[in-house]
Amino acid sequence: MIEIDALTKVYGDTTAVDAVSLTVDTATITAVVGTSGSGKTTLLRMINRLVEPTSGSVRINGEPAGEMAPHLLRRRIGYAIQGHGLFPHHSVARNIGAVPRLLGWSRSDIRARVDELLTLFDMEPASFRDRFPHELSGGQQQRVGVARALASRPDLMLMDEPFGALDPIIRARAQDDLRQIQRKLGSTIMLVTHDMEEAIRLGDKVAVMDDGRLLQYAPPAEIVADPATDFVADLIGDTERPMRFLSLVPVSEIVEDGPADGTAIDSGASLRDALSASLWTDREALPVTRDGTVVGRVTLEAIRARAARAS
Ligand SMILES: Nc1ncnc2c1ncn2[C@@H]1O[C@H](COP(=O)(O)OP(=O)(O)OP(=O)(O)O)[C@@H](O)[C@H]1O
Repeated sequence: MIEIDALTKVYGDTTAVDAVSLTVDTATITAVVGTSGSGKTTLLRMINRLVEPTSGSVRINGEPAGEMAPHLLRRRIGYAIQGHGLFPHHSVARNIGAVPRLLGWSRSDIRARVDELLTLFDMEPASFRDRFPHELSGGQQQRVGVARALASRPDLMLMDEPFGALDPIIRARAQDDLRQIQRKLGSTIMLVTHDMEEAIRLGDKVAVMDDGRLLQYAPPAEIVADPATDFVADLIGDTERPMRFLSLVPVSEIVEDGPADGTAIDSGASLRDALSASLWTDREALPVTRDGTVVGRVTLEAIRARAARAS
């Protein structure tokens, strides 16, 4: 858990971060989103003390970060940045093993961990372990960057635009991978992005920043349905709001009794998926299944009503 209390950074006459307070719960992802210059990176870097706060405090699992030696703090916290930041003259294995080596892990433990992470990221260890960063695609470099941040099984990860350099398809894939890995490992992640879509996809909670201040800190569905200010609403985008909202609500919320034909949709799928399937197959209602058994139906009318209730 990260507890941030009135954290502030002043540079000359610029207040880069202005009394931000928020708590990132254990085993969740908080996505910090905002326009350029809003203070996201400064906020993140104050947590691992790459930037020293002007005032305010950070506690990591109850311990004041200000009282820990910065180099020890940084070994404990995974850090992944845009453009991956890999050492160009070190192999993939050496890059991923950097922090475990500093922590004094044995060679065999490091090797096992490297192979485990490469496998997790769908990169065959035998083929990738000994390559150098320039022998990888941009997407693979980025994944190695994230693997490196995860290598020592940090309870905490800070990620600054980790997928910023990726094209949209690989980016969506990388986001899904991160989500799965985070769920599996139970990591606590704070991630910075300028992309609201990414924040909504990845965040258990989304923190919206503008001009150094925290405007809203809430689960994505709440941010989309009930933006705290006009600025937050603008970031979401008017035309996108209904679809974003529907992508956050599961079909299970509006299952009803009644007939429906054709291919079924799972109750855990989103209303956006249900809407898309209805439009694509020209059906007013779709059967809904849970664990393979039909439990009811979802109708276009109910999807419309649910969207209207949120608007
Ligand atoms: N070392 C520094 N010295 C002076 N001003 C700084 C310094 N670092 C950041 N700032 C200023 O603090 C403000 C916040 O910067 P920060 O990099 O945290 O924003 P950001 O939201 O991460 O932006 P971006 O998305 O463009 O990376 C900006 O006005 C920036 O110019």
